[in-house]
Amino acid sequence: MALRAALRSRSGLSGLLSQRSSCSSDIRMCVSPLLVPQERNYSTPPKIRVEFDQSTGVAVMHMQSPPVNSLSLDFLTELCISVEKLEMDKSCRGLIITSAQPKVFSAGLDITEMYGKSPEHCGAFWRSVQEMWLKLYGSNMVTIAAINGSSPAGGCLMAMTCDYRIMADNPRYNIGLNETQLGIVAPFW
Ligand SMILES: CCCC/C=C\CC(=O)SCCNC(=O)CCNC(=O)[C@H](O)C(C)(C)COP(=O)(O)OP(=O)(O)OC[C@H]1O[C@@H](n2cnc3c(N)ncnc32)[C@H](O)[C@@H]1OP(=O)(O)O
Repeated sequence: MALRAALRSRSGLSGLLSQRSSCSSDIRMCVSPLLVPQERNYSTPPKIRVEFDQSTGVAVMHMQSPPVNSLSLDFLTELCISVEKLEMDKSCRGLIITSAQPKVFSAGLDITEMYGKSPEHCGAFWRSVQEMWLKLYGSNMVTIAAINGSSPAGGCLMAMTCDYRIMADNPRYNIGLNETQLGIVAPFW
């Protein structure tokens, strides 16, 4: 609902843009979300489930944040912690990232994280986005995105940071960058 409201309202989008730019100076600071205390609500189910097969050395990471695995601060923090844990386990050589949600790999950045939030929150959010792609792109593990649904914008970014991508052959699943349509300017990474 909040996403639809933000998309409908041009002022909502420009508000979103001005918030983004007000925290863009923070983007280059690479602060691990692990170092930033996050409030974890333990009553909510985990957004990431990892299955590690010791015999093959391959881990499968299931993104399970209904309805569309949007990349919220909490989601990204959990994902980064999971990647970091696997990275520390030298017996883990490969990582497959996939979705537990039907029809959607990831809807990209959680738009509600960018709308009506404080500059501090926006800074923390964009740092966690950066942390996610740096962790995946710089991983020592072989990383594979098993794209079993639509994967727009940040979902596409996540897939692009993996070494390999395999996408389910379904004409209803889309993938690509749509920032221009949304009026979002990607940071100058
Ligand atoms: C180099 C680049 C750097 C910057 C990178 C990325 C920028 C971004 O990622 S911005 C985010 C852009 N994402 C989108 O525009 C995706 C929008 N969503 C969709 O296209 C569809 O929802 C999708 C194809 C993923 C799934 O379609 P459906 O299965 O038909 O579901 P619904 O559209 O009905 O959505 C269900 C529910 O989820 C909410 N939703 C969808 N996307 C997001 C999102 N990105 N953030 C937050 N919430 C999202 C949607 O509003 C619906 O909610 P309710 O209305 O409350 O049910």
